[in-house]
Amino acid sequence: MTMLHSQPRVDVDQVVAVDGVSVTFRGKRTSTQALGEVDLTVRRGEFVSIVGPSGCGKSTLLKVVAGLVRPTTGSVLLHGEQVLGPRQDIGYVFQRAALLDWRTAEGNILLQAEMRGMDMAAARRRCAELIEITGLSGFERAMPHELSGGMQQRVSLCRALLHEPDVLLMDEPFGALDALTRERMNVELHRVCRETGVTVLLVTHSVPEAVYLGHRVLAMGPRPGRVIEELTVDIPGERDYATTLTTPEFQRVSGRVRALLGSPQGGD
Ligand SMILES: Nc1ncnc2c1ncn2[C@@H]1O[C@H](COP(=O)(O)OP(=O)(O)OP(=O)(O)O)[C@@H](O)[C@H]1O
Repeated sequence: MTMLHSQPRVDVDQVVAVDGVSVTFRGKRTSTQALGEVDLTVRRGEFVSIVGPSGCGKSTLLKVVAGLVRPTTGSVLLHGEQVLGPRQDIGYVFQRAALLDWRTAEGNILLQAEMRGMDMAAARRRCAELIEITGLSGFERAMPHELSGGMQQRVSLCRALLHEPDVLLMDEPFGALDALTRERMNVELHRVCRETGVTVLLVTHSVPEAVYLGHRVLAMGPRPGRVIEELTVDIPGERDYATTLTTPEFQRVSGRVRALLGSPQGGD
């Protein structure tokens, strides 16, 4: 007897599947529902932006996907495998670059390899490649205090990509940068994602950032956050920054996201 017909069909391009996930943090006296019920699937190479009011559970959602927080209900699958603890096949970029002050840019990037016990020769090659892609050439030996905020964030992006993760989770990575540097970083991130084909979940408070970078934008409601609307950004893959921002599609999606978040139409 063959079992072939009874096997579930696995969508190999489905990298992340969040199914009925909610999170309640229980303290000794208090209990906070941080995240309402969220369902989400992300396909290989997709860039999904997540926006929502402060405290609605965006970071919590990323932490659940990373296996850093256990969902109270529901489950998360990465490549069809349930996430039960911290995962090796993801990269994480936080708002602060969190670099070690006493290590060079290169030393900070290679930390990832040391922590994971990667082959150091291969890690060095990959590190050189990423330094080139992110425009850090010439700063390999610079110490963190010698780098601008944008450069520090690029180092942290290289560190997150060193082990060639399938999924990159980014939690407001450019929130601490000035507006112009942030735009530049958006353009660079867009290019890096196209070049590496990495699948990305980005949490951001910036509407232009969410729409410029995202293939899809998920808008969440106030805590406990649920996805209140999912918008597809119908703009071709290769996006020139200035041109993209003037397209009717960019303006349509941005306007809708702003309306959902209750922010003024012209604001950021
Ligand atoms: N470890 C924790 N223990 C208890 N409560 C927590 C914990 N982590 C987060 N929370 C609470 O869960 C809610 C959601 O927090 P979270 O950081 O996920 O929101 P967020 O949408 O990322 O917010 P922001 O946009 O301000 O960064 C908040 O009320 C927060 O206080």
